[in-house]
Amino acid sequence: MSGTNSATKQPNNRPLKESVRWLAMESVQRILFKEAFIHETVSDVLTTHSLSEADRKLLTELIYGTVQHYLTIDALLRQHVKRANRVKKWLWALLLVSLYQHYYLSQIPDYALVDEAVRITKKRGNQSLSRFTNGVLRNVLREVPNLDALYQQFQSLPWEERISQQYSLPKVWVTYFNQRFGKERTEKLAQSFNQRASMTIRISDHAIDRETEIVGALTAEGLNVEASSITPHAYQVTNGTPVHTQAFKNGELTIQDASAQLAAVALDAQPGDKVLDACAAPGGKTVQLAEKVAPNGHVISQDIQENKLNKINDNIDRMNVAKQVTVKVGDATKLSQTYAKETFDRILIDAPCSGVGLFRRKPDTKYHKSLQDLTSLQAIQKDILNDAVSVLKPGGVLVYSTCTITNEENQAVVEQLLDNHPELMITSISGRQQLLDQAQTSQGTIEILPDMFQSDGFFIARFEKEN
Ligand SMILES: C[S@@+](CC[C@H](N)C(=O)[O-])C[C@H]1O[C@@H](n2cnc3c(N)ncnc32)[C@H](O)[C@@H]1O
Repeated sequence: MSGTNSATKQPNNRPLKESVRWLAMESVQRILFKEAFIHETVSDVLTTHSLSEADRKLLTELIYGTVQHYLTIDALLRQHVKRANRVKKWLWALLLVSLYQHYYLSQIPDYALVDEAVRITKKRGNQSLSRFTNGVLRNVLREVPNLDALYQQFQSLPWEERISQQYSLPKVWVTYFNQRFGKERTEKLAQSFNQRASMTIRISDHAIDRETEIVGALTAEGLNVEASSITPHAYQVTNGTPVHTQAFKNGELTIQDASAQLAAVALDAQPGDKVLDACAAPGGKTVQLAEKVAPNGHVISQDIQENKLNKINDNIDRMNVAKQVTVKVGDATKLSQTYAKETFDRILIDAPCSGVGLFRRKPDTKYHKSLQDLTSLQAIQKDILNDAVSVLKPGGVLVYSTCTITNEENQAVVEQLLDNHPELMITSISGRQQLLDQAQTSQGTIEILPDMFQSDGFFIARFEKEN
């Protein structure tokens, strides 16, 4: 009898099918085995179920943590399950979620996590499967009591295999990073993808004269904030929820990763400029640019996906910059057909990319991106850039940025652009010394690796067009 049977109810009286672990199991199954996006899945499950604040936090933690450490826990499980590929996907997801709790969340006692996994298996499957769950979990926990014991087992593996399993990074990426950066950096990168992504806020240009006051108010409202080491007017939030603060409601701050903020900083838009943000949704950088060109300048904010334009509109409205911006659908590979020659003082191409620099923030992408994606993305990036040059005024500035750290999408794209357009010149990006020391490349571009500053992996190239 579903719902009314006391054996299927949680201690807090929630039906088992509404419990945090059940919802985590279903979400993890969808993300890992049906290629659902993690941020959409989490957002869906949180909006369609009524959960307490503590349960929302735990559910988010279970989903992100299990996906982040998937290959590590999967390798462990496979050592203890004979025909692993024959186990139903929902059950595998449940075992992954259960073991994540033991190895990575210390506050949940083993008996509780085994007991709940057994009850869920009985309800979702049957009695005999629940004995399987009980047996597997007890065996694993007995034989491999902690992560140190597991890592010990990985020591005997070839290096690439060890890094892949220990840090849950597919071997194809371990090999790729090793070829690009060498072993030491690859291990640091792999490790950094397992940290929880940081949250950074940016104080609006319109409010920076009150920055100290705003930061004080955030602290008084319970947030812990630390000034970013690489980006001005940016603060990393180490505790608390910025969207609930008065400054957020007033449009005095926005949430934006520290690396991502630097792309608009590099464009250095001036009051009165006419700026094109060619790949703009959801509009984080449009807002930054609109603040810079005020009061007489203008930003054309376009994206190829019409259904994303409402996000840009929401952002410019909340941040009080709507009158500086025109939002429209547009294909950035067709800029010369859309705008007159030499229309813009500055152009930002924040291009569609593989998002490898965001493996920490969106851990599902580690498993779903392939090296083939790089070639097709590079073709689009080249098309966009080559076409953009004609609509840039002489003396104008073009910034190309990506949230990836692959040579194919970054340095190689820049090289071909310079080859095709002798009228373009790479110009240096001004910034804090720490940023330049660690992230400036020999090409004169900036490539931030995710292990450098606890911010997203990001690439920025700045060009000026001959006058
Ligand atoms: C990295 S995101 C942009 C993030 C945005 N600049 C921000 O700061 O919020 C890349 C965007 O490019 C858009 N896009 C992809 N192909 C495009 C094209 N051919 N023309 C215009 N936009 C495109 C995608 O829809 C996506 O919203």
